Amino acid sequence: MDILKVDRVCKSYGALQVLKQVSLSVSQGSIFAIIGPNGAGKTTLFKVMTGESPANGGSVWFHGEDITSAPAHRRARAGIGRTFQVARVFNDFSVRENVIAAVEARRRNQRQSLGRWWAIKPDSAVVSEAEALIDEIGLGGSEEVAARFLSHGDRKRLEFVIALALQPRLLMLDEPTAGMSPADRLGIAELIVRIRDRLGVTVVMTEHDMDIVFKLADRVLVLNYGEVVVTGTVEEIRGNPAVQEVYLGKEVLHA
Ligand SMILES: Nc1ncnc2c1ncn2[C@@H]1O[C@H](COP(=O)(O)OP(=O)(O)OP(=O)(O)O)[C@@H](O)[C@H]1O
Repeated sequence: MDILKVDRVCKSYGALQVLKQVSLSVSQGSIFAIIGPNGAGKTTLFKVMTGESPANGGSVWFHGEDITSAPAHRRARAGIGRTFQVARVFNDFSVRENVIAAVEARRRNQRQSLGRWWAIKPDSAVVSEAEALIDEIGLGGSEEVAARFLSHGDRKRLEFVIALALQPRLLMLDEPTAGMSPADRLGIAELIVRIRDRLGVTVVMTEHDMDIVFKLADRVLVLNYGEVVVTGTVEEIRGNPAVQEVYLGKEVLHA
């Protein structure tokens, strides 16, 4: 079953047409990667899917519902979670406090109440849920550490925990390994697979690191000048002459 569908989406900035009739389908439980050279339109496509930037044409569907005109917060509530290239966490809060805040925010949304979470002692169910998530994502032992003191890799892990605390059905990751050491990148790659396998969350990601994409993705969409070159499995993408043309002169596809 397809959890997300993009149908002939177009996007322009003034006279510049950045996305041209882009279509894709993401099946539930899969890891779907969007790749392409600099300026291909990956981030723009990502924003059209998260609702940060509306499309000029075409449609976006989530679980069979047309969400083309839904704002980002409504999409989040429907089950589309995301992380950002620059982590959005409370620096002075500990790991545990950051996650408790996210779990409380979700519960508040579910209750539709306007309670001030920071004024209320979190109940034990919230704390247990937060701690289980922290363990699951590999931050166990760092609960008391203030976010500002985490390594780049652990900060990204914390951001994953915060996104997962909202219980998304689909997690959108914009360049999840950007700026990381090779070891941290590998750790994040393993974590993404773990999130899909253990929590059943579908993943859509943009990524520059081809090793990571080839390791993780069930399907890959190659974008160039705002157009889909091809969508296929890693094997199909690697052997595709049109894709090799896009990356001509770059070694990435021979890895
Ligand atoms: N807000 C904007 N206003 C005008 N042009 C924009 C805007 N955002 C992106 N663009 C242009 O749209 C094109 C696609 O940009 P986009 O950031 O989506 O590409 P990308 O594939 O994510 O690139 P990169 O890999 O370098 O991050 C580029 O030519 C960019 O300059």
